[in-house]
Amino acid sequence: MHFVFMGVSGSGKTTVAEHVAERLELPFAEADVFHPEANIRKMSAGTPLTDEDRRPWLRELASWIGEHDALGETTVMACSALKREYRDLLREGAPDVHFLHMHGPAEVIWERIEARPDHFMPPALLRSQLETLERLDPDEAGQEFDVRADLETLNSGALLYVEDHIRPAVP
Ligand SMILES: Nc1ncnc2c1ncn2[C@@H]1O[C@H](COP(=O)(O)OP(=O)(O)OP(=O)(O)O)[C@@H](O)[C@H]1O
Ligand SMILES: O=C(O)[C@H](O)[C@@H](O)[C@H](O)[C@H](O)CO
Repeated sequence: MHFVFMGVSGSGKTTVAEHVAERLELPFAEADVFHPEANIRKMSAGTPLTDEDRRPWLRELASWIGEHDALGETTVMACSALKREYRDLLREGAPDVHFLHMHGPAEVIWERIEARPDHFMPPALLRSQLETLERLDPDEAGQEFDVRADLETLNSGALLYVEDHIRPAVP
């Protein structure tokens, strides 16, 4: 069982995912760390990534999930996973992937990005992320969380979701 916290840049996926991983002592991956240097350079320069830029990165993330799955481990990941086809790629790593979508109004997310120091993502890229975003389809396991809530509420809501859906690892 694997839990991917998804959403546009600045939606809070990393903050909430880290909280859940820490509380439940689960292996955690921040997808940004897996981006090749070229992708980081592109985003830092204000150019949105294309499907072609994202595919090899998503395959690496799927491999990370798959490696842990093979060990019977449950994992937590923070990854934008903006489109259905990106989530399909992640599910190729293991079938049981739940997506916790940090979702909310652009203005709220915009303010948080602008307030965040020392991050490579320029606020201007938020528009393209919002245009690219495809919300979860009804057949996708997961839940949407409203980012207008305070962090305490989001952290406990996400923790509850994961605890409700986690299954003991098969030995
Ligand atoms: N519900 C919230 N209330 C107040 N501040 C929040 C909330 N959620 C996140 N933040 C703050 O907003 C900023 C963005 O959060 P975070 O870095 O976790 O987003 P992200 O989706 O991982 O972004 P990116 O993909 O760009 O790394 C952080 O400074 C975080 O502390
Ligand atoms: O798919 C993408 O365009 C990227 O993953 C971005 O979402 C950034 O990496 C992230 O949001 C910045 O921290």
